[in-house]
Amino acid sequence: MNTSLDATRVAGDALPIVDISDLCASDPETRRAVGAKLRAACIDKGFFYCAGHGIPQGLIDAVFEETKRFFDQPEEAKLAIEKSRVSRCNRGYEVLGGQVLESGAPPDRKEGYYIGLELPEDDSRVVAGRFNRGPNVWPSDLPGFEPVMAAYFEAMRRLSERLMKGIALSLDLEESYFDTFRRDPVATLRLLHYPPQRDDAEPNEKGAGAHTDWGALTLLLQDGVGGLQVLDKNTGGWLHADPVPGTFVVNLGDALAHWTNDMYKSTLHRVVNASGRERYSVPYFYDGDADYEVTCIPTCLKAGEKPKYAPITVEGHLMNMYRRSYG
Ligand SMILES: O=C(O)CCC(=O)C(=O)O
Ligand SMILES: [Fe+2]
Repeated sequence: MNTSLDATRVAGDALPIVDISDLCASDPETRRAVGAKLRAACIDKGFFYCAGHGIPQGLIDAVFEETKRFFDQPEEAKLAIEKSRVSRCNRGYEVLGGQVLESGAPPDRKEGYYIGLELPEDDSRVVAGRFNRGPNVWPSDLPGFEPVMAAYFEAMRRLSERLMKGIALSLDLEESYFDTFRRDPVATLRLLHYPPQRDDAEPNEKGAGAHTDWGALTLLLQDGVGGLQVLDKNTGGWLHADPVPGTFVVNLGDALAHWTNDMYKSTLHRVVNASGRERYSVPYFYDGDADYEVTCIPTCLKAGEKPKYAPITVEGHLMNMYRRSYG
């Protein structure tokens, strides 16, 4: 892997655009045709631009407005809801440099805010101390924030479910194949703010260090600034995933690589904000039912191949990866 922070700017076809609107078609063959396009994208890099997603532009604009409003607050207002102090389930504000996504690299030059499924303290999953289960923490002075984020969180769950049906079709499985995975999904919405890269930064400092995502799918909204880079396994270089208006960047996480024995890729990516401007992005991580055990799908094993990954529950993998990046 090339560790320089430069990336190759490639023609727009490096990451395909997949229009998923036909996943809602009544004709099964029309839905399968989308599956075939998803398959090609998932085998290649596991990264694609998703068009035809049906999320209203008004909601997307509101998410960015509230995100900027949140990070623009004075430091004290953000620190008042700093996640390690106010939450036992990883909700609230994360300070600049609070995470190390690439082990051995300097802390990520980003600040964040975490939102998950809203569960009261007396919910049995919360009482049992399950990972990432509990109440959200909301900023007190931003009245529009909670309703916008709650609506967006729900819209992302529905879009993820539609995509998981498409992924099932792409693997020649029944559309219902991942229904048990979708039963009680763990999911996280992250608001991210990347200040510009510094000239005097420690070597190898980045907005987000190179990492793979841990769950099944990530649905990423990015603003127009750019900075997301995706590893090109053929050259070892990095490709720019430039913003494409009206689309999400969708990428596969580790669960899909484990299910498919690496036929579908969970590809390393990172963020370098060399623009000189503030960058905002909003990834939604769809991780699936905590108790679901991810094992190799038998039809994904080629002749003579053995499963590369030991079976692990969604919660087990998330906890391992969380410990790795937060110590
Ligand atoms: O901000 C981005 O563009 C990507 C963020 C990311 O990869 C992550 O949070 O896992
Ligand atoms: Fe990521």
